[in-house]
Amino acid sequence: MIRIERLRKSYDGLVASDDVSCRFEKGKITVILGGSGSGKSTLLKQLVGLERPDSGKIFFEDRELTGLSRSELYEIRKKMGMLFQGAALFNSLNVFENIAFPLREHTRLAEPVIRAMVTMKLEMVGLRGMEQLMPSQLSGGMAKRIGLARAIVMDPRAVFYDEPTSGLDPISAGVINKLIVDLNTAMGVTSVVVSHDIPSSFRIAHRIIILFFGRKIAEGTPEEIRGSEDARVLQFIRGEPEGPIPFNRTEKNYYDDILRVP
Ligand SMILES: Nc1ncnc2c1ncn2[C@@H]1O[C@H](COP(=O)(O)OP(=O)(O)OP(=O)(O)O)[C@@H](O)[C@H]1O
Repeated sequence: MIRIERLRKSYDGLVASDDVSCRFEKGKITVILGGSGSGKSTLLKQLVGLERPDSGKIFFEDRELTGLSRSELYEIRKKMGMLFQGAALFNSLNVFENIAFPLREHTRLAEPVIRAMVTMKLEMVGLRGMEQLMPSQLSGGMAKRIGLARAIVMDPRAVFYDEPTSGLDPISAGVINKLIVDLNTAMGVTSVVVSHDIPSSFRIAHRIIILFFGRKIAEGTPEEIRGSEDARVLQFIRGEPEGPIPFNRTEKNYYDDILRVP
């Protein structure tokens, strides 16, 4: 469904995606795991066309994205849904209008059809009846569910989730996890989830990819990842502060740094 080949992306010399190749299989949930700054969001942004890689290729249903014009990319992005980290709802629009937004933007559907489609998606996320609320009146978990309803309102082929459970209590996180799995089963979508929530990831993933300083260091089923012998993978999934993953990212000498005269 989605394939990336030798993706590289740097910001001012910092390599955020380092020669990453992998596949996101059709109808499966793939979780991209990694510590803070390991390049998960950077990879996601390239997958959905929000950032262009410096080199490498991205195939979405066999169409190569990196060479496409803005308008061609815009067409392909109609097949993608994205749930942003903070839900990214439009603060001045109520719940109904937030979910209807992609339909108004991309289609010429009549109002009764839009109403029916929004109601169906609200039912799927369990929040029918909340149409008139404003984003400021929603809890964090509700906002994510509304963001999810908006992400799937165009019936996308792939849904991308940026840290869907971050900042949520365990029950709200469990609700979001169940929704990701249910949507995956009910709509057969390909799901790509960026996360550092280890328990949630192992619960929902068909496949897991682990990034470390922009590089892919592991890929496999949750069982395969648990059985990994890579000390970096084990430290990460066990959440251990001591191990091969350094606390500090810079290789510059500490004493040179503090004694440096400006
Ligand atoms: N627009 C940008 N300009 C400069 N550097 C960036 C930019 N976006 C990301 N980076 C850098 O790229 C690296 C990877 O960042 P990224 O946001 O992809 O990590 P992440 O794994 O998603 O982290 P987190 O879990 O903390 O969100 C970081 O060192 C970050 O500082």
